[in-house]
Amino acid sequence: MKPKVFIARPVPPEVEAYIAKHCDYKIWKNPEKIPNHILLEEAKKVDGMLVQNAAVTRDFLSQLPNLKVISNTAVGYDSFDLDAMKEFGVIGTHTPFVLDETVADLVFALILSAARRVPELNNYVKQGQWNKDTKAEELFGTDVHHATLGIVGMGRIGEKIARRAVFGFEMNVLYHATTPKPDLDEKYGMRYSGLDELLSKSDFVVLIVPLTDSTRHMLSRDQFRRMKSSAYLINAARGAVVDESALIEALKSGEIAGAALDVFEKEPVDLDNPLLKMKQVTALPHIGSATAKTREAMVMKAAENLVAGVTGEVPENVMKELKT
Ligand SMILES: NC(=O)C1=CN([C@@H]2O[C@H](COP(=O)(O)OP(=O)(O)OC[C@H]3O[C@@H](n4cnc5c(N)ncnc54)[C@H](OP(=O)(O)O)[C@@H]3O)[C@@H](O)[C@H]2O)C=CC1
Ligand SMILES: O=CC(=O)O
Repeated sequence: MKPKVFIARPVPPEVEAYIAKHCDYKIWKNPEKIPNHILLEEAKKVDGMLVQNAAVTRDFLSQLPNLKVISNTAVGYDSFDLDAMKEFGVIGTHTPFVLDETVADLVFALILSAARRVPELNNYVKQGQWNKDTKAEELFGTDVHHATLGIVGMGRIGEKIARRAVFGFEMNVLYHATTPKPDLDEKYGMRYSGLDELLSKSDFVVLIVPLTDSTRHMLSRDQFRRMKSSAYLINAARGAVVDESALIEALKSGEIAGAALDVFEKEPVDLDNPLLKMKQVTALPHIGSATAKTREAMVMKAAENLVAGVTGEVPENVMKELKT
């Protein structure tokens, strides 16, 4: 008998065909996010499920004694209660590696947007403000090439950002992680530094760490005070790595020059969030990995992890905290 799985999001036909080969399955085909109560009811009937950043809480897991595997279609898994996953013996998997290059590209889109004021000046042209009275200085931005880039998080994606920075833009790179990476220092000519030093020396600070107890509000009032008033914050990690009210204050008071954000503490972001009213802020709807090719690769990877888990194999991408 084939294992039973629930796929809690639409998937491309080739992914469905792959799942069908190995499992009895049901798919949530509605493009709207699946409501929690339906997810719970479906999860009660299966051995494994594929989700996208579902809220996998202790309460949720406690109602699913037969569930063996949850495969997340994302590299981040901060919506999972890992202690409860361990306690209930559920295998959790995610989709690292396949999105690294795409997210690093987006980080450079954010850096360049902030530095060269791309969204702001796009509006300037479209709103008819570009006319004979426009002074050249009104359009000036900041150089990215040869500037100092501080990367907070030097994992899979951090390294791809460093490579682009060093070889593409000839930037001077500082990074912060839980431990130094001597092999990467040599490869990219970059340097490990404490967070405070990185903040005080960088022209651009990129956040690309997981959201955990140790990174929540890692950047708050004190950290913004350490940054240069000419510096830009780029957040491609998770909204809550930054204390958003402290960021708003830092931008209002000119403690930092601007921010480019792919992620927010509340998503979708509220329209009355003051960040959306600031011309020195670029805001994107959490699209780090959102290219057709990369999203397809992520869904296929998630399906492979799910099938491996429910057929008794060790999935390739078990969340590191759950590895035995
Ligand atoms: N905007 C978007 O669409 C996307 C966002 N993301 C986010 O980016 C995150 C990073 O992804 P990825 O590069 O694959 O992850 P990795 O696990 O490969 O790297 C994480 C890095 O963060 C560092 N880190 C963890 N905790 C701390 C801490 N307390 N202080 C300093 N550094 C810390 C790690 O340090 P060490 O190396 O020493 O362990 C590591 O270098 C994801 O978890 C996700 O939240 C990812 C993809 C897309
Ligand atoms: O935010 C996206 C992810 O893959 O994590």
